[in-house]
Amino acid sequence: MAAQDFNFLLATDSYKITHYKQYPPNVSKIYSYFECRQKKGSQFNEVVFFGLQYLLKKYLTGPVVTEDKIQEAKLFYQMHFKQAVFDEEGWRKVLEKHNGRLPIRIKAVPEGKIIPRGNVLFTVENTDQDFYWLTNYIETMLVQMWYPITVATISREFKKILAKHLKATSGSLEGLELKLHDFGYRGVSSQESAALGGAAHLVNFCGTDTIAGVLMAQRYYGCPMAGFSIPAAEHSTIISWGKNKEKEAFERILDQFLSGPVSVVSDSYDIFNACKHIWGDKLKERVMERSEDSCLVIRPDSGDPAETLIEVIKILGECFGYSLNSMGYKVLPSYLRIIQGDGIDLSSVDQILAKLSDEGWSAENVLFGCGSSLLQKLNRDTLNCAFKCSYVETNGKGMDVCKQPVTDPSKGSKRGRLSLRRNSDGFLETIERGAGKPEEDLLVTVFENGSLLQDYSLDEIRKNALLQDDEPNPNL
Ligand SMILES: O=C1OCCC/C1=C\Nc1ccccc1
Repeated sequence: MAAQDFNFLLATDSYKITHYKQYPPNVSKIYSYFECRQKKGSQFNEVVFFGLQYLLKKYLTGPVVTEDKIQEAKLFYQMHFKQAVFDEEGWRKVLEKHNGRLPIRIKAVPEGKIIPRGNVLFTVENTDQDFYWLTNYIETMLVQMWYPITVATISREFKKILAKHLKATSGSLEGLELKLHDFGYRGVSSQESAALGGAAHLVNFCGTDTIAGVLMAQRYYGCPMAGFSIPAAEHSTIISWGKNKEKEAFERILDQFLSGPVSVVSDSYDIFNACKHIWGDKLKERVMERSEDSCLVIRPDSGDPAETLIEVIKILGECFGYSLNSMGYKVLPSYLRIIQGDGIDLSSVDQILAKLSDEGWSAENVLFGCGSSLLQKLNRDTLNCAFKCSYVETNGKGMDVCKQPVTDPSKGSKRGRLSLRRNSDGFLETIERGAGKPEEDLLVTVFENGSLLQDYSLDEIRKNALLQDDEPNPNL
């Protein structure tokens, strides 16, 4: 649950404090929804729904309204607006009538589900007519779900590209879950972003250095160990030996990690020299004595990623040889692999793998690390995440509502009560105007009146998010 000093009454946009005064008289229900609006020409046609469960567990369940928080908020807003706009009575009624629990219902897509852009992902409504103003009050924190949804979606787009090349150059998807390692912990804006983004990546993969994401999966998604890593060098552990002792640094690392894979960043001075004369000559025996499950992973970390990788893999092929796999592509000996963690984004990873296969090399030889492009180089507009009111009840009468800006039709919103169903052609579609059949609705009530009604495990979420032709990894 939220930290002691977290005050739910202060966790919204200032203007929302004034909205209870603006709704029509006798309004009794505000019903709103969240979607990733469809955008013509967008690179992303479908999204991974992920992250809401964390937010519900941490910020919305239980008695989130207390007398102390009301007092604190009353004082704050008096100073913030320099007038009395805060609805003290409204909040006290939540306390008295619902013991501080939110009279709200949230219906959502099960986490991990893959949903085409432009479909409803969750709906929010007040369950007690006195609290119509609460629905859009929580928009602010609910829309922050744009982040885990966008990271999970981008991570899955990486997986599609990696699967394509792995299938084409090796005939199998073996090891796909380990092909993209999260290097992004330092590149995000906060510990919470690292946790949410790190966990979002783990929906699709199980290689990560973002420990916060693994902890999030443990604490909020029932997964004891969602991600794995291996011993690895960084530049400091190489250059601390001095410029003329790179071989000694490398040798020390091999000695310290005799069993299990180990990754050694090798571009501190000259990656090509390191591959040819240190790994491929002075330490060649030490490398060759390692087994497949104790492979050496060489990490370039500079230069044009594709050119550097090609040059490195050619040198390693010359020094250590290679075999041809069933698809006729070259594979380095199983004790040797390469990890490219610099300059990786959705387009460069596709180009790199295309260039490798053009030169006859299998995607089995390389794995990738990704930092900011995975966890930070994105925003709410990447998937056009929006939250809009679509239905209201006033004087006991329901009315479908929507916005349709003449200045931008693409910002038009859905109208009426919404449901999500799979149509007779097998495609997901959103039914508007309350025309959906309850038994067909794929939206699930996940939160009601302060209680969490569904608790998805990461295992379940991973299954929902699998690529079309990917099978669940039994030892995941
Ligand atoms: O080389 C590696 O092999 C696989 C294990 C992780 C790893 C490097 N980690 C890393 C993290 C944050 C920034 C840069 C690298």
